[in-house]
Amino acid sequence: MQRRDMQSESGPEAVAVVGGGAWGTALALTALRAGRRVTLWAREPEVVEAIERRRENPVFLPGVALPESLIASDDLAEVCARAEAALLVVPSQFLRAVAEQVETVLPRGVPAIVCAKGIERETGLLMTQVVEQAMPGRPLAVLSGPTFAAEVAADQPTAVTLATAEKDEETLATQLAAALSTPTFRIYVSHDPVGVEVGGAVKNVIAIACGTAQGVGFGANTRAALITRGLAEIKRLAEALGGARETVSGLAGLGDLTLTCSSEQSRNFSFGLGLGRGQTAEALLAGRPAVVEGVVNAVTVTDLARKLGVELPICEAVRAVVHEGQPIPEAMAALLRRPLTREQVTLDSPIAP
Ligand SMILES: NC(=O)C1=CN([C@@H]2O[C@H](COP(=O)(O)OP(=O)(O)OC[C@H]3O[C@@H](n4cnc5c(N)ncnc54)[C@H](O)[C@@H]3O)[C@@H](O)[C@H]2O)C=CC1
Ligand SMILES: O=C(CO)COP(=O)(O)O
Repeated sequence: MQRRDMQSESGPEAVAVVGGGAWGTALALTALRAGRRVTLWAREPEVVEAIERRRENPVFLPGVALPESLIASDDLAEVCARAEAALLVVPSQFLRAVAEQVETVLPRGVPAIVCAKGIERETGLLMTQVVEQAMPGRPLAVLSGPTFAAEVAADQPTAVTLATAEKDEETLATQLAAALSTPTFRIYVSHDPVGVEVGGAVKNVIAIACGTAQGVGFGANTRAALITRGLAEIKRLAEALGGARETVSGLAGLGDLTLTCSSEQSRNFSFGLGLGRGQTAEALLAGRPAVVEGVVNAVTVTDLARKLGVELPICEAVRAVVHEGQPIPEAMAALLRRPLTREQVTLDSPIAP
């Protein structure tokens, strides 16, 4: 593909961020830094009030100063009325309901950018497929990659992937990338939303496995094995769904997997860590406002893989431990007992500079 001058494309000036959790708040801050006018919808009136009065989101992103220019509201119609792009940043299992509401108030033709990571439980659909149904005919993109909200909010150098659903949406992808990029938030464009989304959904489950392994006392060897074999699981599922394995080697696959599997900043990794140290899933989840996507997605990704005849042994082990009460040592022993096999590592096609 020929390189294009992304800065020359004119994109949306006004951006609605739908979802006032940690990631929505950090993305709103990023869009402001990129020079956009930003409105943020938060479900919780106390979040809206804290942003408006104290310039902070103490519930989901404490300690980050938010500028006066960020307008927050719990009125979705008000937030979306003048938007020229909408970022959808609610947890995966709530995305459909929220997207259906957004569809009623977002002006026609305005693109939606999916920023949630997961697969819908009832339907087995990827997030962009859910939004295609909830917001039919909308221009659509997905943004994903290795991005801890707190580090993005702190303006630390970060790179992500933005993929458009249609191959002919080159202009949309480049416009959105240009509109949301900053000197520290670097957006690469892709045309494989399936590969991008499968990476984001499955990596959270593998991160639970890595945290659990560390929690029971295993070290770097075990983590490296889980990351590498976890990547193989992402590639198999992505390919079965029509995605490209090359995408899985990128920021939204390998990049996000590496990040989430090696840091206690990750909610999924730290949930696994707690499990490995003997706490129950219920106790770890009780009373926390933040989402741990890998918990529900251990079920969604394995349900989908079973339907497609794709083997995801690490994700199955996480599902068995978290949802079916299998003791961790048994789940680990079952993984290690699997028949020895050839390591199938095919080379990706050459990557453009
Ligand atoms: N936090 C992070 O560093 C990153 C998160 N993401 C993804 O972004 C998505 C949103 O996550 P966060 O912003 O981190 O959330 P969070 O864990 O900070 O906050 C929970 C969010 O869930 C919303 N929520 C709770 N119940 C709801 C309901 N019934 N209907 C609609 N929304 C409801 C809350 O309003 C809040 O926005 C997730 O899919 C996550 O995987 C992606 C990249 C980075
Ligand atoms: O998606 C994320 C980083 O890219 C956030 O991961 P956690 O939800 O595990 O904190």
